[in-house]
Amino acid sequence: MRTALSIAGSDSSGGAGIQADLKTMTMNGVFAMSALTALTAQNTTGVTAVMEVTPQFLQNQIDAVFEDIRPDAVKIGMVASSELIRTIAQRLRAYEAANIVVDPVMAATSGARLIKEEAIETLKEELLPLATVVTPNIPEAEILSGETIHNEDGMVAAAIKISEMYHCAVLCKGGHSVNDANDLLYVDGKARWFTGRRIATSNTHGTGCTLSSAIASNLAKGFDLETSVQRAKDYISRALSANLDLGKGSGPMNHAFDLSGEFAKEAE
Ligand SMILES: Nc1ncnc2c1ncn2[C@@H]1O[C@H](COP(=O)(O)OP(=O)(O)OP(=O)(O)O)[C@@H](O)[C@H]1O
Ligand SMILES: Cc1ncc(COP(=O)(O)O)c(N)n1
Repeated sequence: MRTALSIAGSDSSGGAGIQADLKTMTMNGVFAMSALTALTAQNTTGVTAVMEVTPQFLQNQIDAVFEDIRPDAVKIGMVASSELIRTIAQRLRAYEAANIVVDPVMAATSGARLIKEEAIETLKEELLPLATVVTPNIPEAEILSGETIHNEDGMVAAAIKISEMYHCAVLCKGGHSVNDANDLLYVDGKARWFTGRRIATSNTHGTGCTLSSAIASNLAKGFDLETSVQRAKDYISRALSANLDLGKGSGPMNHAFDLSGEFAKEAE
């Protein structure tokens, strides 16, 4: 069985963070492992407290995983501080980890900040150059590129700039666009759109975490990047359409929609 590691924060309400990652990886047919960067006290309405782990404890978790069950892919989510970002980069370089998906988490859907301002520069310098693909939403792509995005041409321009600055593929997600939920992948000098009908729901807590984990799972199974993004896009669209409605705020997705195991299929 192929394996994937999520390096991310815990969401006590189960919709985003490590909990979304483990559910997504399992449904996508890979063995899911985790290294926690922080605990958050969080629900569908907001984040009330954050407790970071120490850099040493994060290193211990990553080492414990790599020295025993080497992950075929790694997904990185919420990492709040420069010290933790440096620890991750250093360990992933030491293990020559492959198939690294970086979701540059900056805020929760509810608006709470999940990265310290000064750590954004460290994320750019240390993690993006290691990424097979980085998956910013529109506000994150604006911060990473330094460009304002007004439309789909702006998404392409920002993705090209990020890709050229940090030498990684970029998936600029259109969940925050006013139009359809179209995501733009820029890889090897080519732009490709992954189109998606906008689903009328406010229950989008954890969409970013889910999409990046689904991409990592499919890379772990041996699919190429474009196929992995398409399969992840299909997965998120189906999970959003399953119409779970939990909590008083922006609710989580239902990952148990695929009982036939269609998404768990391996590459031929
Ligand atoms: N209402 C929607 N209908 C269909 N697809 C959506 C919708 N909202 C988000 N998506 C899709 O979900 C994925 C995550 O995109 P989004 O831009 O929402 O990421 P994010 O902002 O990191 O996540 P979050 O909103 O949880 O913070 C993308 O593939 C996006 O197109
Ligand atoms: C621990 C943790 N990690 C990430 C997110 C962002 O998730 P989303 O933007 O999908 O709500 C979150 N809310 N909590």
